[in-house]
Amino acid sequence: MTKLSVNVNKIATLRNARGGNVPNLLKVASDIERFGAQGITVHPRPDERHIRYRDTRDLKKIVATEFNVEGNPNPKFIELVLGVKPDQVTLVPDAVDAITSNSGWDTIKHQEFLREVISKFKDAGIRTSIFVDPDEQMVKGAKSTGTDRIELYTESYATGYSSNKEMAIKPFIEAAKMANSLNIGINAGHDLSLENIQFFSENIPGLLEVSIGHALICESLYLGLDNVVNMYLNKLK
Ligand SMILES: CC(=O)[C@@H](O)[C@H](O)COP(=O)(O)O
Ligand SMILES: NCC(=O)COP(=O)(O)O
Repeated sequence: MTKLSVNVNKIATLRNARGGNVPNLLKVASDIERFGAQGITVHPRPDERHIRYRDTRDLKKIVATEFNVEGNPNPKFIELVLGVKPDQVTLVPDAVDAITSNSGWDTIKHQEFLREVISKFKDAGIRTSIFVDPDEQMVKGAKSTGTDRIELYTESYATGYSSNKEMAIKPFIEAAKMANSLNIGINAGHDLSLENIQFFSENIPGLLEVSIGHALICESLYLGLDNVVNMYLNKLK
């Protein structure tokens, strides 16, 4: 079974638009768990435009399922994660001014750095995952960093799905086979949606977890959060 971790960045975006506490991020996260999601993901960015560092600390106190914190491991992020001790940290090489995550790690070029940071998190008992493009060489490089898992960056799959889904998923199947052969766990995320999730989960061998935020919150505007969480759970069975 593939676990659904809901990314609540967009709930914080909405809350921050008015400066108050509506919607209440902690309540929404608890409700998402009550609706059946098996995890909560946040991606605090240095400008705190959605998830604030404080939110990450507060969520840790109430998240009863798996808590996954994503981000670029700069000194402030490392300090946050070591203090919060989530179940999983996902390292993403996003630039400070990036609108959203836009590439995976070059696990060969940044191997020494990743190895060092990953060992810090693993020593603290935190499972590690690193964001990678669907490229077998990058998966091999990930193995040498000592990471427990990779998160496959699914933007190219999501973009290519409507024109040729078989072609769009091909590199992901190859990358997943490589990860399985090296005994690295597989997560995936970015732009996954109700439309494209089932084909992805049915075709990726050993897919442990997907983190989904943007599309899931947009779909909930029409269909309701409880309903949408359960629609994803049904597609991930
Ligand atoms: C790591 C990743 O794929 C991102 O999708 C992310 O966590 C979402 O970040 P934003 O909500 O800031 O776009
Ligand atoms: N790791 C991906 C994630 O958390 C959510 O990405 P998106 O669904 O908001 O694109």
